[in-house]
Amino acid sequence: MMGVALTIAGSDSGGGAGIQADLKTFQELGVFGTSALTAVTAQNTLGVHGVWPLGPEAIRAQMDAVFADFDVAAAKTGMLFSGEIIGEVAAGLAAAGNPVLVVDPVMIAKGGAHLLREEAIAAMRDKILPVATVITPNIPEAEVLAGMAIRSAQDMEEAGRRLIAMGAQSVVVKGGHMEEEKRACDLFMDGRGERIWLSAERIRTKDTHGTGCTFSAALTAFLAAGEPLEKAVGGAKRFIHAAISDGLGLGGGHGPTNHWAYHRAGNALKGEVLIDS
Ligand SMILES: Nc1ncnc2c1ncn2[C@@H]1O[C@H](COP(=O)(O)OP(=O)(O)OP(=O)(O)O)[C@@H](O)[C@H]1O
Ligand SMILES: Cc1ncc(COP(=O)(O)O)c(N)n1
Repeated sequence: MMGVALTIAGSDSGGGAGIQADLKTFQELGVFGTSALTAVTAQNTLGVHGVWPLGPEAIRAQMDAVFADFDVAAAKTGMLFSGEIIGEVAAGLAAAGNPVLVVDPVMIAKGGAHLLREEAIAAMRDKILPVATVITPNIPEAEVLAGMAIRSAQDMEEAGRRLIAMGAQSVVVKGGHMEEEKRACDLFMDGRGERIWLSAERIRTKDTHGTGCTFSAALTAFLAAGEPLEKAVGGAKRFIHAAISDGLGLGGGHGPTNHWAYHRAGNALKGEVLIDS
C-alpha cells in the first residue's frame, strides 16, 4: 500500500516553500501527501508580505481528521509560528501516538521575516524537540536551539550532541549557510553514536527559496516509504541537490527549487552527493 505522509506547516503562496513544497516533494517521491495548515503567508520570491496564523482549534481539527482516517507513516512540522500553536500540535501528535516525526524548526525566512515568534522558542525546545525522530535545523536555528555559536564542523557536532541530549532522537545540522565552504555539508547524528556527513558541491545560485522545507519533506517521504533513517537522509540530500542544481529561474528574488529535477535526473545523480560515515 502507498505510504501516507502528513505535513503540519504554513502555506507559501509563492509555491516554493511551506506546505506547497512539501506536497510537491511527497508526490515526486511516491508517497500520498496530507496536510494540516498552521498559517497562511502572502509570499513570493521577493519576501513575506503578510502572515495569518490559524487558530489552534482549526489546526488540531485538521490533524485529528487526518490521523483518524489514514495510517500516517511519517509526519513533519514546518512553520509553527507561536507557543500556543506548538502546544496544540504537540498535543495532537501525542493523541496520535507520536508518529515518526521530522521537525524542521523553521524560524526566519530568507528575507528576515519571523515565521516563529521569539516567545515560541522555549516551546519548540520543550514540547517538539523531545518527540522528534529527527530534527533538521540550519546553522542559525541550531545556534538558537543549542545555545552556542557554530563556525566549524566541530561546532556542528557539538550542537548535534546538545540537541540529542535535549531529547531529539537524531539530528541533521544543515550547512547550507556556511557560505565560505566550497561544499554544502550536512551532519547526521543519532543517540547511538552514528555519524554521517552528507556533502555536495555548493551551487552558485540565488534560487534557494524552500531548500530547508524541501529537504525535510524528502526525508519525511523516504521514511514514509519505509526507508531506514540512515538511507533516508542520503536520499533527501540527493533530492535537494538535484532540485537546487536544476534551477527554474522563476521570480525576481530568491526563486524556488525544481521539485521534479530528482526524477528527471534519475541515475545521473549517483556520485554527485558524497555520504561518509
Ligand atoms: N548553494 C547550495 N548548493 C548546494 N546545496 C545547498 C546550497 N544551499 C543549501 N544547500 C543544501 O540544501 C539543504 C538545505 O540547507 P539550508 O542550510 O539552506 O537550509 P535552510 O536554511 O533551512 O533553508 P532556507 O535557507 O531555504 O531557509 C541542505 O542539504 C544544504 O546543504
Ligand atoms: C510558509 C513557509 N514555511 C517555511 C518557510 C521557510 O522556508 P525555507 O527555510 O525552506 O526557505 C517559508 N519561507 N514559508
